[in-house]
Amino acid sequence: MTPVRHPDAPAPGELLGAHYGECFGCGGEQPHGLHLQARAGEGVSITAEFTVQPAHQGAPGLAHGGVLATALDETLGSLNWLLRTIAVTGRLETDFVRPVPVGTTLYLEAEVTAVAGRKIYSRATGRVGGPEGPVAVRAEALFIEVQVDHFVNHGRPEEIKAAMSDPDQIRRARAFEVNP
Ligand SMILES: CCCCCCCC/C=C\CCCCCCCC(=O)SCCNC(=O)CCNC(=O)[C@H](O)C(C)(C)COP(=O)(O)OP(=O)(O)OC[C@H]1O[C@@H](n2cnc3c(N)ncnc32)[C@H](O)[C@@H]1OP(=O)(O)O
Repeated sequence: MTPVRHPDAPAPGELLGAHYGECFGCGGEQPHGLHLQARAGEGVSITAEFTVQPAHQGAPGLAHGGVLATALDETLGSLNWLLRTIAVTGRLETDFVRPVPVGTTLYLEAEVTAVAGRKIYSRATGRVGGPEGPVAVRAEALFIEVQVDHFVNHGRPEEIKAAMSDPDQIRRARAFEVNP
């Protein structure tokens, strides 16, 4: 089925902020994290930027592939905001097209291509040199819709407890539960 942007989705151009402060992909409280900043796009799409830091190296002076996969995964995960659905990555297939040096800003974009029940199909690209620059990485993904219970049941109790006593975190989790 064609994906549908939720009526209460953030407006195109709006900065989304972190879904969790300790998130390795987007959290502001994670010193070596990616600090990826995502914005709502048109339709069910997202743009995001991430600058490769020395802590993200695999080979000397180059980004680790797993870190680049994380950037794609996080951008794809941000599509949740537009569907107003909580979904986790079930499958992530990544193409590494060109090496990405430390200091490079990766310009990412992602879109939902189809939704079938709890399955959300999506794809993403990461470009270098600018939003229209050459593609360095791309991915196709399958996210699966889950309930908040997924995190409460599986997360380590100390972090879950902290998240549940943080009003800002509760507000964010609730925002996702408002489905059409
Ligand atoms: C107060 C606290 C509040 C906290 C909450 C705060 C708000 C948070 C907001 C937003 C969070 C978003 C976070 C984004 C972070 C970035 C994204 C990540 O990195 S996520 C981490 C990595 N991913 C995982 O850890 C998943 C681990 N896997 C699982 O838990 C399960 O496998 C799960 C839930 C994905 C599926 O398990 P099932 O038992 O629910 O469902 P089944 O029946 O197995 O699958 C459903 C359908 O999907 C297909 N499917 C599942 N996995 C597949 C796969 N790998 N490949 C192909 N198909 C797959 C199945 O074949 C099935 O399809 P058919 O309905 O039969 O057509």
